[in-house]
Amino acid sequence: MVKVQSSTIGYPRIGGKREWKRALESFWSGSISEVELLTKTKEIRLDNLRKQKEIGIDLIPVGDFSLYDHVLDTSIMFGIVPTRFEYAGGKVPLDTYFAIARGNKDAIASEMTKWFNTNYHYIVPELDNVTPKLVENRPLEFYREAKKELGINGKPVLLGPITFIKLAKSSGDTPFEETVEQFTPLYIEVLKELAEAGAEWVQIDEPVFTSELSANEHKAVQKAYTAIHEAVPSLKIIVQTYFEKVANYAEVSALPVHALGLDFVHGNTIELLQKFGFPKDKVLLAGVVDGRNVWKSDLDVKLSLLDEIQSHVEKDRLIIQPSSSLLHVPVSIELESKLDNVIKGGLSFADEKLLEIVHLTKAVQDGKETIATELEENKNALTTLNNSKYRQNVVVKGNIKNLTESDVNRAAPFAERILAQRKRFNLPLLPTTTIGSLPQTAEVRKQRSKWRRGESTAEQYEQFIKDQISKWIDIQEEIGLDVLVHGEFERTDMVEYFGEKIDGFVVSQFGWVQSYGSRCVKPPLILGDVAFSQPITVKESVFAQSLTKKPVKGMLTGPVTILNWSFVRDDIPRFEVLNQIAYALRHEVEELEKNGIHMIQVDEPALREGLPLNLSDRKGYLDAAVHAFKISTASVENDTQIHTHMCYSDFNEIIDSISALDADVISIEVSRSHGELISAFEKNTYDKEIGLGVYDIHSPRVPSKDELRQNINRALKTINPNQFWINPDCGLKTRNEEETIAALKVMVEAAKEIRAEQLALVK
Ligand SMILES: Nc1nc2c(c(=O)[nH]1)N[C@@H](CNc1ccc(C(=O)N[C@@H](CCC(=O)N[C@@H](CCC(=O)N[C@@H](CCC(=O)O)C(=O)O)C(=O)O)C(=O)O)cc1)CN2
Ligand code: MET
Ligand SMILES: [Zn+2]
Repeated sequence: MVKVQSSTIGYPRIGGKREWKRALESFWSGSISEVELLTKTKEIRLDNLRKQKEIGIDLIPVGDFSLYDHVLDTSIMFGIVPTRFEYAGGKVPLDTYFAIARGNKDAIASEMTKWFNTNYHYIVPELDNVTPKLVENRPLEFYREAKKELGINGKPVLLGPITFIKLAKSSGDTPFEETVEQFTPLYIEVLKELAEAGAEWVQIDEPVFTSELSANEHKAVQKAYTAIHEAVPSLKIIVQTYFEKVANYAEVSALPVHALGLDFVHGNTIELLQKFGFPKDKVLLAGVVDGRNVWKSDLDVKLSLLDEIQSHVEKDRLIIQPSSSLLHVPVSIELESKLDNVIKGGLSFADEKLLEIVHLTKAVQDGKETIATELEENKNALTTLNNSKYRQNVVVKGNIKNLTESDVNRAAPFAERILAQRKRFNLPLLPTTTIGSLPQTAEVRKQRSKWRRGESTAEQYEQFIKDQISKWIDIQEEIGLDVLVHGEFERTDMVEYFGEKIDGFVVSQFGWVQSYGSRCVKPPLILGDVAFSQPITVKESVFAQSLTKKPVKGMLTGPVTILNWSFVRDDIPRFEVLNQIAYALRHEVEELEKNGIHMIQVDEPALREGLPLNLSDRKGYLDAAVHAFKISTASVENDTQIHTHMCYSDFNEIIDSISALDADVISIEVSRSHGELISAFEKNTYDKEIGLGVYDIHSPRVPSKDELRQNINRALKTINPNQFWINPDCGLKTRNEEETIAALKVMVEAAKEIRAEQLALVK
């Protein structure tokens, strides 16, 4: 009889209670040794494998675990260490590994950027001045470990050569084809050793196949995979894609590999099968359970999809798995003790998804009737949630429909508004400000945690927050900043906090997901219809403004960012949810204005990351994003100034949409890509005000005045000084107080000098 197999692509690294984060941070702070770190993380890794084995997953990934980031793991496997870290060859020491990721006193860290359209950040490989060579076969080590410790014949996972090279950066002009040729033999070495050690399946991740490659690039891809196939014909190699449908399906499905992994949740992959079929010589790994979201799968719907898939691929060539690595979802709903059972019943985190995979696999193999009880339970849970009070807020649906075109446009054009705003604020040339958050010290977190555990009263906690705000208003005054912020001390996270205060959201206790390194985020769940119910930020902003004559910026997270950084219900269109969030925020903006806050920043750091991978979906997304931002911000008076902020992005291709947001001022992160970014704003004759981040807040280093003067002067070559603001790159919440004060002082001094020079020029 045919055995249909189940598989997973990757599993969360952080542990159910973020044990991994604690271990890492203890190691970095010197309170545990390297041996202790490795012992602790091995425990977590083996637990993850054991869990998958016990639940009945057939193809269990090994080597998906990482101490920081899997892209960086791939770099160090090939000895790719930037020269500034003084690497002497051989296996890369752990200290060097962490230094590349985090920087050290002598060398700045490698860049970090978003992993495709997710909120996970990877460390960008730097290919300059290095000759890659296999210095450590990491997948082999993990393969051996799983076999030895747990008797698991694991499926080693490698980041594929094409994706790795596409994500890397180099200043040289080595053609792509040549770089692929350089790496192919190294991959072959890794794979040969795996085959010799007994590996049967190997998963090679090539998510980059969801974007278009040129004909020449595809030739290089074909050549690389042909060489790999010829070198290790016995290995069952899976080319694994995810996050979208494959862009060049004809080419990719013709690669000489044993199996192809496709995402059937994001992008219309089933249509590809209907149009072009599935190759007769390959196994299909069908990603049918959503690896990016937390809702329970509708098993009936998934089984229909699997039926449809089986009209293109027979059962004996079918493996069932999630749509992507489960890295992007929290570990388990078991720990959630505070969620209503109606809600809990509709959720599925990583562990629950494993079970869904096992059930679906059984149904495909032995027939639906063999999981009748599970199907029944599944249907009941989903119906209960859908019919619950959470999803029946008719009023919200009504109101949004009534918005007219003039409701989503500012009353006057920018040129007119800015005059009114200048009159109101009377700011100097090159005004200085910050992006919003100030250091979230251990003390701030401790006080919040005490209050949450009931060890202090709400009044005590609120007083503590007020004291922080007062202290920092004084500090900002003393430093001489022109536009102040309240500091966001009351917020755990810029998205989670809003989720706690807006109707339609719920917040989990342990729903953590890795964002970068040891840093995690807890995306709120958007469960029902979203609606404003109480002022969210007014109290803190008004209090801060009462302490100073200088303007204090109100500080909100924008609708697109709240959408992209939450787990969004999937029973209604995403754009509908987006508009509901936007509408709730519109209310908040109006409340702030009514209470005397006339400068309001609406952050959209996730706007770029949400850009669909599929080119043809981009316009729709950008139009919806712009529309939502305008719903939130357009109702204010002409002399109320709307700011926005973006970071971690390549702005070039979205510059028109940025302009269409019609925000009066935008502040953006550029310290990682000066030249390119400024040209984006220059080429398009961006007419509104801009603050280019003049220093990198991700590093503890205090910048020198000269360095800042250089950055500012460079920007002023292309941007009119009347349009230009001076600020750090991003929020300061991860920095300590001392560094923050020192850096801001230098920034204000540099700004003052250049301001004087500019004024002298005009005279
Ligand atoms: N959602 C989101 N995505 C984003 C960003 C962002 O700001 N938010 N920024 C970029 C990524 N940058 C990030 C920067 C910092 C952190 C970060 O610092 N995360 C914190 C968690 C923040 C948080 O919610 N903190 C809670 C504390 C949670 C906690 O650990 N509590 C302790 C107890 C605390 C104590 O007693 O000291 C516990 O549960 O054991 C709070 O402030 O209250 C962490 O990993 O440590 C995350 C992402 C892009 N994506
Ligand atoms: N206002 C926010 C902050 O300063 C913006 C952060 S963008 C990731 O932290
Ligand atoms: Zn930012």
